[in-house]
Amino acid sequence: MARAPRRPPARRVSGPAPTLSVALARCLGAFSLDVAFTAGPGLTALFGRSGSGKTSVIGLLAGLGRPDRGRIALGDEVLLDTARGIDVPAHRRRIATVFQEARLLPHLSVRANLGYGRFFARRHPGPAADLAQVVEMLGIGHLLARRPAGLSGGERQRVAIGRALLARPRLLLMDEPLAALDEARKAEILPYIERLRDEAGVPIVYVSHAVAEVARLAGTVVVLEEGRVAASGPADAVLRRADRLPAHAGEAGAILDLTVAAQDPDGGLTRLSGPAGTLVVPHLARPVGARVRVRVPARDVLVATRAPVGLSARNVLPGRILALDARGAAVMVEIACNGVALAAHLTGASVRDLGLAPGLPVYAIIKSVAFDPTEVGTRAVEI
Ligand SMILES: Nc1ncnc2c1ncn2[C@@H]1O[C@H](COP(=O)(O)OP(=O)(O)OP(=O)(O)O)[C@@H](O)[C@H]1O
Repeated sequence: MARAPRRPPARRVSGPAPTLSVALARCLGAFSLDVAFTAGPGLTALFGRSGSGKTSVIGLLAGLGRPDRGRIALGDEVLLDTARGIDVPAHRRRIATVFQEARLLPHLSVRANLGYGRFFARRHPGPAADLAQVVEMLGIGHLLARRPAGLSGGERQRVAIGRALLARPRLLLMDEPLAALDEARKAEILPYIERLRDEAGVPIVYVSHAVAEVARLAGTVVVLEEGRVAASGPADAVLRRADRLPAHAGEAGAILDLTVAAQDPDGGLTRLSGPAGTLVVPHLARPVGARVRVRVPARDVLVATRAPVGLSARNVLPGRILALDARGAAVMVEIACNGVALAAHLTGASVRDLGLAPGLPVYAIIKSVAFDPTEVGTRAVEI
C-alpha cells in the first residue's frame, strides 16, 4: 500500500483563490452544451457520465475552443464574454491543464520538464513559484534526474501536476487525471491531490465520473447530464441526494468529516468521532487526531425506530428523519444526526412498516463494511 505524503500544517503557496464563474453554451453536432456554475476556492468536481460534456467544458475554460455564447470570469477578471467581444487567448488565461496522460517531454529529465513549466510563468508578473516547495508538496524530489520513461504512471502524473503549478496558473484544470492509473497508483496519488487542494492556493476544476473519487476530493460538485447542470453545490449536499445524481442515483451517500479518536490496541479497528457520534471502522493507518473524510453509501445504512440490541453492526447513530424522497419502489431517507445528514436507501414497504415520517426519532445503523480504507480521504482545510 502506498505511503501517504507527510502532511505538515496546511500552508498556502499563494494568496486566497478567486472564484470562477462560468456560463457556456455551444452546439457540437447533435450535442448541445448549456451550463452555468461557480467554483470557489478548493476543488470543484465536474461529475457525470461519459458524454455528459465534462471535457467540452474543460476545453472551453482553457480557451481551446469558442462557445456560441458565454462568459468566464476568474475573480474580477473576465476571460471570455461573447456579448462584449472579450476572448482572452489560451496562452494569456493562466489556466493550466493536467490530462489523463501526463504528456511530459520524453527526452528531458523531470527537472527539465518542471523547468518548462517555470518558463511559461516568466511572462506573468509576480514572484516565481517556489520549485522546492512544489517538489516537496508532490514528493518528487528523488525523481528530478530521471526521464519520464523510468517513472510509474502515478509519478508521471505528479510531475505533470508540478509542471502545471510552476507555470503559476490562476486556475488548474484536471481532466480525469487518475483514469489511466490502476488502483494502486490511484491510491498513491490521491493524498498528493489532497495536499494540492489544501495548500496550493489555486482553485481546481476536476473532471471525474467516479463517485468515490469525487466524494474524497471535492468541496463543490457540479453534476452534468447531457450537456446540462443537473445539480451543483457543496459535495455533501449533492452526493447524498439520489434526486441530484440521476445517472448515479444508486451510489448516493453521505460524506462525514471525522477525527481519528483511537486505535484499537490489537490493530484491527479504528474509532472515528464527529458531531454525529462515534464510528468504529476497519483499521485506518492514520494517527490519532487526524481529520478524515468518509463516504457512507445510502445502501449501507439501515434504519430502526428503537435502539437495536443484539446486533453485530457497531455503528448506531441516533437521529431524526429529515425528509423522505420516494423514487419508484425505493425511498431515500435523510436522517439528521446531531446536525449531520445521513442518507439511507430503503424500500417503500420498510418505510411503511416502520411508520417513518419527518421528525420521527430513529437510529441509523451503518454496516462497518461500508468503510473502504482506499476511499478515506483527508478532510479539506476550512477556507
Ligand atoms: N467537436 C465535436 N463535434 C461533435 N460532437 C462533439 C464534439 N466534441 C464533443 N462532441 C460530443 O459532445 C458530447 C460530450 O463530449 P465530452 O467529451 O465533453 O463528454 P465527457 O463527459 O467529457 O465524456 P468522457 O467522460 O467520455 O470524456 C459527446 O456526445 C461527444 O461526442
